[in-house]
Amino acid sequence: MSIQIRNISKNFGSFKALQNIDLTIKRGELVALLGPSGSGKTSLLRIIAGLESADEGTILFDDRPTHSLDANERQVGFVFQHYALFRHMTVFDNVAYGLKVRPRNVRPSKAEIKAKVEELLSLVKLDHLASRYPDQLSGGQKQRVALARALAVEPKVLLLDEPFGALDAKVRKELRRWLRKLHDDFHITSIFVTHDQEEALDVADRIVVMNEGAIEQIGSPEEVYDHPQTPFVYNFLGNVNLFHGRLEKGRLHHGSIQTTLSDNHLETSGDATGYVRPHDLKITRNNEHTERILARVFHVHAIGSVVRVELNRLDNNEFLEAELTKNEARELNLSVGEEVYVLPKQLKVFVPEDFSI
Ligand SMILES: Nc1ncnc2c1ncn2[C@@H]1O[C@H](COP(=O)(O)OP(=O)(O)OP(=O)(O)O)[C@@H](O)[C@H]1O
Repeated sequence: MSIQIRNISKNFGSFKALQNIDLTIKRGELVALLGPSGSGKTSLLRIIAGLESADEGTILFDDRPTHSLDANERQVGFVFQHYALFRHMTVFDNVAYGLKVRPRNVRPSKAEIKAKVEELLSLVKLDHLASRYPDQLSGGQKQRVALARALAVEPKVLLLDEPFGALDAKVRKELRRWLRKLHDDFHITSIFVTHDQEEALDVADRIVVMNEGAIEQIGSPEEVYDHPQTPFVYNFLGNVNLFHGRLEKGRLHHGSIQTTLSDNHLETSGDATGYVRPHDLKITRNNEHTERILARVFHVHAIGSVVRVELNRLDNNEFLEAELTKNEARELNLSVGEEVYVLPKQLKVFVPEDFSI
C-alpha cells in the first residue's frame, strides 16, 4: 500500500504540532520519522493510523482517502514502545489474537491459525517460548512478540512508534536487524518513529527529519547524513564543527583564516557559519597549505573503530573535533600538546538570512 500525506496540519490549542506536512511513501518502503522530542513524529503517526484526526489535509492509502475507509479496510498493524501485550494470554495466544477475533466468515480455521502463529514465532525465533506469559519474557522478547502479533493479521501498513525505545542498546541493535529482515521478507509499507539517529540511519530506506512540527529534509540515509540541507539536520545527524565567521567573495573568514568555498557563495557577503563533519577535518604537520588552521592537540580518544582527536585552535581558542581511522592515527602518531595544522576537506556554509542558526 502506498501512503500519501497531503498538507497535514494539527494544532493543540494555539500550539502548532504539525504544519503543512507533505510526504509520499512508496509501496513496500521502510521510512523513519526522525526528530527530537516534541517534533511531531507521534502525532503524524497517529494521524496516519486514524487514531487522531488532522485539522487540515488528507491521507491517502493507495490513492483512496483514509477517511472513507473503515478500520478494517485500513489494514494497519501497530507496534508501540510499551509492548501492550495481553498479560493473561500466552505468547501463542497473543500472536493469534488478531486472527481469532475476526468475524466468522473471514476467520481462518483453528489449524490455519496454529500454522500461521507457529510460522511467525519461528520467524522471530520465539517458537520455544510459545506457552510463556508476557511477564516471563525479557523486554526484547516481548517486542518480538509484539512484532509477530502485528504481522499475524497481514497488515498492508505497519506503524511502529519508538518500538525499541525502552530497551538497552545491545537489544535495540539486535531488534533493528530483525525489523530490517522482516521488512525485507514481507515488504510491508512501514513507518517507524525514532529519535535515535543511528537507528534511523541503520534501518530505513528513507529518513524524514522533523523539527518543530515541520519536515526539514527527506532523503536516503546517505543523503541526509552527507548532504544536510539545513543547519538543524547537520546538528541532529552526527557531530559537527562550526566555523562562525564572515563570507566575502567566495571565502569564509573565520579566526585568522580564510577558507575558499567550493559551493556558490560568490555573490553573498555577511555573517555565515561553516559546518564540517569531524571525519572531514584533515590533520597534517605539513605547513605548505595557505588555508591551514593552527591548532594544539588537546586530547586523543582511541576507543572503538575511529580515533577522535580534540583540538584547540590557536587563533581563536575554539575547540574542534576530528575523526581519524586507526591507520591514519597510527601514521600521524599525535602527541597531546603538540601543534598541528588542520584543513577542512569539505565545508558547507549556511547564511543566517536563510536559516536561524
Ligand atoms: N493531546 C495533546 N494535547 C496537547 N498537546 C499535545 C497533545 N499531543 C501532543 N502534543 C504536543 O505536540 C507536540 C508534538 O508531540 P509528539 O508526541 O507528536 O512529538 P514527538 O516528536 O513524537 O515527541 P516524543 O519523541 O517526545 O514522543 C509536543 O509538544 C506535545 O506536547
